[in-house]
Amino acid sequence: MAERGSTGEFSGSLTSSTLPPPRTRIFKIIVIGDSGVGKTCLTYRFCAGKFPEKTEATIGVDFRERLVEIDGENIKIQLWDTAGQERFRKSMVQHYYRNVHAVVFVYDVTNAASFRSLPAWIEECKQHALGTEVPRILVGNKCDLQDSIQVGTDVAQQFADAHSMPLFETSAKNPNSQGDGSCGNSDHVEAIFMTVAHKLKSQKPLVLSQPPGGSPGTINLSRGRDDSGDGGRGWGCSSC
Ligand SMILES: Nc1nc2c(ncn2[C@@H]2O[C@H](COP(=O)(O)OP(=O)(O)OP(=O)(O)O)[C@@H](O)[C@H]2O)c(=O)[nH]1
Ligand SMILES: [Mg+2]
Repeated sequence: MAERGSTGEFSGSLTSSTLPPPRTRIFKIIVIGDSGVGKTCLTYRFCAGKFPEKTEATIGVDFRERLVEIDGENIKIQLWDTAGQERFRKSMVQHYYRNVHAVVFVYDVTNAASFRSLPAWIEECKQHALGTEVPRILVGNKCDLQDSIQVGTDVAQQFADAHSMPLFETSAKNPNSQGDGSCGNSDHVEAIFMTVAHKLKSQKPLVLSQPPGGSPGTINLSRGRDDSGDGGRGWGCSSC
């Protein structure tokens, strides 16, 4: 973490030593979808760099964070790994949606029911007054299980188009496999979350910013401009 800069007297033009220290912007991204689709594995993969050996159903929410640098700016990607099971969500739901910057909807490509649940998850977002400026993406997980696919790319792409979301198909378990044919066309988990972060950075949405070394008590709220001119809907990704 960078040190706080000198607060020496102002004398003439601003230099790097007199400018306030850069702030780390925090992007809050919630990951939602049915139980068992792999939300915990995807978020763990991105933040810890590997597939977890064992997972249990998430209760309430788990937080995972990763610091990344985009165009020279420090960004903290804060992933909210939510519970898919209704009984583990109830008391937490309003916290998920507060000040959220982006939503990742996850289904399991080997489980058609998890795909059919997506409208209900979209409806939940609507009920929590999520604005259209909040970017959303659709992720089909478990692409490594090629022999068990129940949700084809075409139908998923149609759904994504109908809801103005980019679609990514991936595997939290085996996102880089090419040699045996499995996951040959899948997106890397890394690329998915980084695409969201790039989008948020260019969009400059409502941002929680934290000075270097700052405590939770120093978090500020500010709203930047949307420079994209598309109300936050445009995506510079390969899948759309
Ligand atoms: N083959 C394969 N299995 C996966 C993948 N991602 C997750 N799994 C498995 O799917 C099961 C459920 O994964 P979780 O990440 O715990 O699912 P979840 O969506 O967090 O479930 P809840 O916390 O109950 O909402 C686990 O047994 C994982 O090992 C994947 O990409 N490929
Ligand atoms: Mg989980």
